[in-house]
Amino acid sequence: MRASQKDFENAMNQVKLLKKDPGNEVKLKLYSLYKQATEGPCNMPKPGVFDLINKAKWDAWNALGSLPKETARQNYVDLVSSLSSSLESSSQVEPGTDRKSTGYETLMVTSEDGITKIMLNRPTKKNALNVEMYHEIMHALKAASKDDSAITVLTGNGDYYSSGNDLTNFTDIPPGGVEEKAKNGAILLREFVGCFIDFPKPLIAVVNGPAVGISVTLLGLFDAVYASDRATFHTPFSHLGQSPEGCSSYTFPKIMSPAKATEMLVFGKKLTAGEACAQGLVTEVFPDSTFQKEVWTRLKAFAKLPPNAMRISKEIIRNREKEKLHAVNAEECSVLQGRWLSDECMNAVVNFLSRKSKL
Ligand SMILES: CCCCCC/C=C/C(=O)SCCNC(=O)CCNC(=O)[C@H](O)C(C)(C)COP(=O)(O)OP(=O)(O)OC[C@H]1O[C@@H](n2cnc3c(N)ncnc32)[C@H](O)[C@@H]1OP(=O)(O)O
Repeated sequence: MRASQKDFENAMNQVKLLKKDPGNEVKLKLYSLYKQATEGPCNMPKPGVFDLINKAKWDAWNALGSLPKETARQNYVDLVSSLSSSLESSSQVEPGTDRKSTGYETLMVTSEDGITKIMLNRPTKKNALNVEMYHEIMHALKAASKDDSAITVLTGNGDYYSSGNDLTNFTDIPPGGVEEKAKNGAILLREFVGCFIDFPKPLIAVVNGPAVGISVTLLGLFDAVYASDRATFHTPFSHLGQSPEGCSSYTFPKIMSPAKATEMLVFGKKLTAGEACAQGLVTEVFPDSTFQKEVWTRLKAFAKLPPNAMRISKEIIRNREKEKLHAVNAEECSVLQGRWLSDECMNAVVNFLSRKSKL
């Protein structure tokens, strides 16, 4: 999985050969990953507000924070690989290889060495989940459940795993008003969480940095969670006037005790990776400097195990809970639908969007 310097150079050459313009957003991503991979974190002075192009470039690079050079190199190679298959003819994918990528807007999805990797790919927005990303994750999970990989991994691009629900999701009000918006949100959320409950293969979270909101609650539905020691776990639902989702109202008290779950889900206590591990939410924590290397070595070994045996063992561990989890999911979504219409929630969203508050 680790990209060598040679892979990186090949990817740089491949970019020059792309026949179609991949668009400004992708070009900014390529630029920022290239700078991070070759020079490390951005320490250039921020360009002035009227220097639009250089400011956009600076913002994209700066958003990668302290992402290690090797990870940036890997992400650059993955991005170019996904562009090559989505923008060039499909005949460029060599027959007989098991690597594939797809033209997602908000994800990078690759399949190699028996592992399908779904990478949240909005690093400049800290991988916040917008509506498109919810749909693309569901699509990628459904595809991964049927492909020939043995295990599936969810991870984030950039310095965050994910900042949770994109708060601008609340701004696009349909003709039916906020009630219709809340109803549609609850339907989408229920379907989204349902895909995690029903996912048939081992599902592993590689938590590369801070995780917020729904990206944390879902972890209770994963089969293993590996975290960098830079990761934090934060579910500030009360601060946002909201309530728990992702089945966390059921999984968290079981995993960590009702009192510890209350500290997180009701009082919004942010856990370090070490604390999350001690409480059973995280399987193992690795130093950030060796995180990617150690985790991917381990995952590659897991992916060599007989896939049917792994699938059946997961089924027997998880199946008797499935019905309960679907019921919890439905209840949580219905409660949240009401919360989204509350003044508490609306004020919290307005405060964030008007830059008055941050977590
Ligand atoms: C179908 C609906 C289902 C809903 C399910 C219910 C889910 C609930 C949740 O997930 S609750 C959690 C929601 N998340 C938040 O409240 C996080 C909000 N973000 C922050 O507080 C901060 O951005 C931060 C602490 C995550 C990071 O701070 P910092 O390092 O200072 O970075 P910036 O704030 O400058 O962020 C960079 C850039 O990203 C945008 N951004 C970050 N998070 C979100 C977000 N959750 N939604 C929308 N946008 C986000 C931020 O605005 C900046 O954008 P800009 O550069 O200004 O364009």
